[in-house]
Amino acid sequence: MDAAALWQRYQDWLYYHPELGMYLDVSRMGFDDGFVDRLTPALTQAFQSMAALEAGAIANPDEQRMVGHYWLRNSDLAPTPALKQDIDQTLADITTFTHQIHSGAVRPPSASRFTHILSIGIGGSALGPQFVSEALTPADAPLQITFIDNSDPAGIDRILAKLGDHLSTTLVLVVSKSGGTPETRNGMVEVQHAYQQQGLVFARHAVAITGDGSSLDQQAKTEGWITTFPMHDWVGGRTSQLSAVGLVSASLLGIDIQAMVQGAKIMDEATRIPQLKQNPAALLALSWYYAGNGKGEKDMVVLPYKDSLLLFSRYLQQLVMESLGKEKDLDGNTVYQGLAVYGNKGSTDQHAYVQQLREGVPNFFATLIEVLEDRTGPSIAIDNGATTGDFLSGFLQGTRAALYGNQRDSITLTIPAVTPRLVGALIALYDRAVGLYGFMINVNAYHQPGVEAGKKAAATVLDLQTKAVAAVQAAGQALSLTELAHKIQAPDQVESLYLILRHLDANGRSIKLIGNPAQPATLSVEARVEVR
Ligand SMILES: O=P(O)(O)OC[C@H]1O[C@H](O)[C@H](O)[C@@H](O)[C@@H]1O
Repeated sequence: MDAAALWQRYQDWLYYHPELGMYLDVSRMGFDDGFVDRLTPALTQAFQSMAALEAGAIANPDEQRMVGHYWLRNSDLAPTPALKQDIDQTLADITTFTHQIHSGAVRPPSASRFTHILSIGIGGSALGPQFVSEALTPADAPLQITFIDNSDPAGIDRILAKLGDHLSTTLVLVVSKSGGTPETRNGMVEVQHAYQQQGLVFARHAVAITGDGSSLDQQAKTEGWITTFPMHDWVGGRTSQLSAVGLVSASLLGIDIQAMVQGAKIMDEATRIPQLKQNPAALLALSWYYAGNGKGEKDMVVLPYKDSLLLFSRYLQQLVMESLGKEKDLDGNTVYQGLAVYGNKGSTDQHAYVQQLREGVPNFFATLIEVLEDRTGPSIAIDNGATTGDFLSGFLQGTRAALYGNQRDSITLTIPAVTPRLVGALIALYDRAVGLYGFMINVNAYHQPGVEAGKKAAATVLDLQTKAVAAVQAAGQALSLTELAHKIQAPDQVESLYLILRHLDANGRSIKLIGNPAQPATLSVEARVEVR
């Protein structure tokens, strides 16, 4: 395509949202009108399914759940008055709680104010809050936030060491929809222990954000934690940023959560329009379909050219891959669907893997995110009058052109600045795009059956460990791995046993392995005798 035709294509496809000042450019995706015509029926169907979902249809059939994250942004849309009241009340409670914390009306037992937040959660209960705090925390935030989002003991130690003496003025948010996620439970128990060690009362520092009646909810109530906020059954973890899950920490950090919700609401309205060119989420969904042939054949590389948006790709990874990565479609056919997402930030990545994007295996399409505002305040000239921001902008254009020049597709999303309103809009844009694309490819975008399989397998391993340790201790002599496996009626689990024992041994726990590590089959195991 020559320059004039390309410029025309740019104008023909450019989407602009006047209220948000957001642009979406899909002109560098190679689809033609024939493709758009072919996809129109699927898109029309997706618009209808999305309207039914918003009206309260059971859009997650396996789990018999409604999908209601859109109501969080406009409670008038909630299907019952009770749900509307619940949404409004939660927002009001978050605001009241924020005032109480900031003013010191709710304070730690031994100081006049909380100074830090420690948020414990994983997946949808961490990625949104992490993304938003990285993107929007003001320089003069009233509290500082850190996260525990794993069951890694050394990781937990690092965070606790960083908090050090501040533990006594730290507010701990335990965030889990189910209230039973092991990583989150483990983090909480470790933190509780750290409080005990310092002679502090954990309950006077703790807040739970969880489903009503969950084990976490019960624990918080029994132990008299500061308060609890609800996580509703009809909000999925990966779309929960605009529920209490994301709003409590954001509000405490001094981020304007009303603006964030408002930005999402404006975007929701824009992405309800059942016309491709007037609906940025539909333009994204169509582009994704085009790039990967509706089967995720190409990966989505997300490159925000702005440091504060660093965690957006990680946030999108869960949103997109947990929603779309499915073995079965809604009719039960085996489809192995998905759309892989990765990315970090530009121009940093241009000095890392963009070489492969430009010249290597063409198995991706890029999403470049441009932020028009360079910084608040003026910039100095670096070179021939050009500022660092001009360079960054030039690098983005350069990458876009270089990709296009080698037949690699890209989408460019442009926002005026990284503000609460725009971040809310970005979140809403992508969760609608994922929803529409999910309907287009006929998968349930709102469940995650594959994750459950991994959780069950992990529980089996821990059960095996308990039995193995008990059997080694009861034996009173060294056992070969095969003997041990037979003793605990797990003859086909020798490899798993070996891996468990090697980990216990490496940590000086209750057993030790004897023999040559290079030949696992020759190893034997015995109880470790404690040296006094
Ligand atoms: O909020 P929670 O119930 O603790 O769940 C945290 C996360 O873990 C699960 O395994 C799911 O795959 C995620 O969708 C969820 O966001």
